Amino acid sequence: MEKRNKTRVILFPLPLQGCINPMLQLAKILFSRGFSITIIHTLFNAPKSSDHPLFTFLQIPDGLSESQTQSRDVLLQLTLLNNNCENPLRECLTKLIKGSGTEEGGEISCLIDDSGWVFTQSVADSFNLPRFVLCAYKFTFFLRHLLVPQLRREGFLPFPDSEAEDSVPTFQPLRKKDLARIMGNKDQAEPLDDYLFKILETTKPASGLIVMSCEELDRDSLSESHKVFTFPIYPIGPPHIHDVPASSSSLFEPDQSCIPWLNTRETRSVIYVSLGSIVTITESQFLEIACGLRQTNLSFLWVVRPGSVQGRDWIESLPSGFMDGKGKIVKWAPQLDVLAHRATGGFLTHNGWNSTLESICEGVPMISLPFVWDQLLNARFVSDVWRIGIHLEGRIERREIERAVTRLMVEPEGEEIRERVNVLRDEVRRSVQRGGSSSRYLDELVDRITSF
Ligand SMILES: Cc1cn([C@H]2C[C@H](O)[C@@H](COP(=O)(O)OP(=O)(O)O[C@H]3O[C@H](CO)[C@@H](O)[C@H](O)[C@H]3O)O2)c(=O)[nH]c1=O
Ligand SMILES: C[C@@H](CO)CCNc1ncnc2nc[nH]c12
Repeated sequence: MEKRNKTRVILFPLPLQGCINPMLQLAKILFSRGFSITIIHTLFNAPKSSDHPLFTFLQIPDGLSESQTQSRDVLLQLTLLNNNCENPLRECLTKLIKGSGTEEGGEISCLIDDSGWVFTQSVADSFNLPRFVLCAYKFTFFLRHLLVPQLRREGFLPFPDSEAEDSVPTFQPLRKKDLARIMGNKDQAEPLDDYLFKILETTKPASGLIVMSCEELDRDSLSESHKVFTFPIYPIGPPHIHDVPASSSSLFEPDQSCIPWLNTRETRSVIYVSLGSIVTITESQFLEIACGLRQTNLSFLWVVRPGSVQGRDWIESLPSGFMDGKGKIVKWAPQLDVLAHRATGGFLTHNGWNSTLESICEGVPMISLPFVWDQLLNARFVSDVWRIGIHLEGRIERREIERAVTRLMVEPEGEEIRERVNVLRDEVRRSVQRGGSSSRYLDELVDRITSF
């Protein structure tokens, strides 16, 4: 068949920063392989189209009210988005398909969307469009979190306090207290289990799963995937180190003054602190972190998003003169550049999967302060399996923070951790190079998309 136009791929990211970044990175990779790219996105957390002039952006309404966009309840937001976006997506696809094959159009080959969208499989089916699911989690989490409803039915909760530190055989290396946090409180149980059940049922009929992890990091769970899924799985991560031109997908403007500030610091002397794009903390937790950092007497670069300290606008509760030349606080950082900077010696992180991958790829050892969801699993891998970081065990107390930062940045223990993360960095980086596992899976994915 003669193809005058490039094959077009349609991507529909879940509107969370942690899901937009890997999806747009995938778009850049596919574009570099010759595909045309159309991004369908919601008004809520709309990506900046001007950052990606070579892609077509189409916005659909999402029906979220002002207060719903401000909500801290991610599960509620995702539920509303899933309820509201089905018809808008259908209408958008109808128009796109009508225009396909024309001059501007190009044949549409498939839809790639996020595992968190649960209505898209049936929409894609109705257009006879193959659907690929993007998994922005570590694959261990993806596979196991779908078992949460079953674990709940089998009576995992409650358990006696004395068992809190025990490991969970079916969700290794999680501890019982971690899994309890993931399973949520009584009010969250039903909506969460409904949602997870839908994710499982609407992922199974997909044409394949694109995983933002690699064999080096996820070997065990990948080899078990056939027990749950019959379609091919493409672990092509980490997405940001493929050989494509860099451009940001940040929803906020990164504060570029971080880099000249880092330039003035000694090599590996700065602890970078960020809890990602969703986590919020109480004012007293904020002050404990602040005092802990300050007491180390080391330099720190800290991302505090406006609104992320509950009940406050920003950092007005810090005592005046607090930084004393040692610290810098920004609203949003150019994180990849910060982690790659020679002055950055450690990362106090919530262990979102993107941040965890980015830290590994730059050989930056971590201090783990997970709050919710997959962060709890990523943190266990960091501290217990790969041993490339120190786990705070949720203790947001100044002395604990001071102690952990000092262990990582100053003591010999930190040196050993750094050596291990550098070994892992090299292995992971090899996976995207020619002949590496992620590179081969990507070739397979490209062939598959081309074949439709
Ligand atoms: C705060 C901040 C973040 N970033 C970038 C770094 C990462 O690529 C991205 C944040 O992604 P993550 O580190 O995965 O964290 P987060 O936004 O919380 O992501 C959500 O989605 C992730 C992927 O599903 C999950 O693993 C997390 O648990 C979930 O909370 O934003 C910046 O570039 N600058 C910043 O200042
Ligand atoms: C019960 C909630 C936990 O906050 C699950 C909803 N799902 C999610 N929660 C948090 N970050 C996410 N990134 C992608 N999906 C996410």
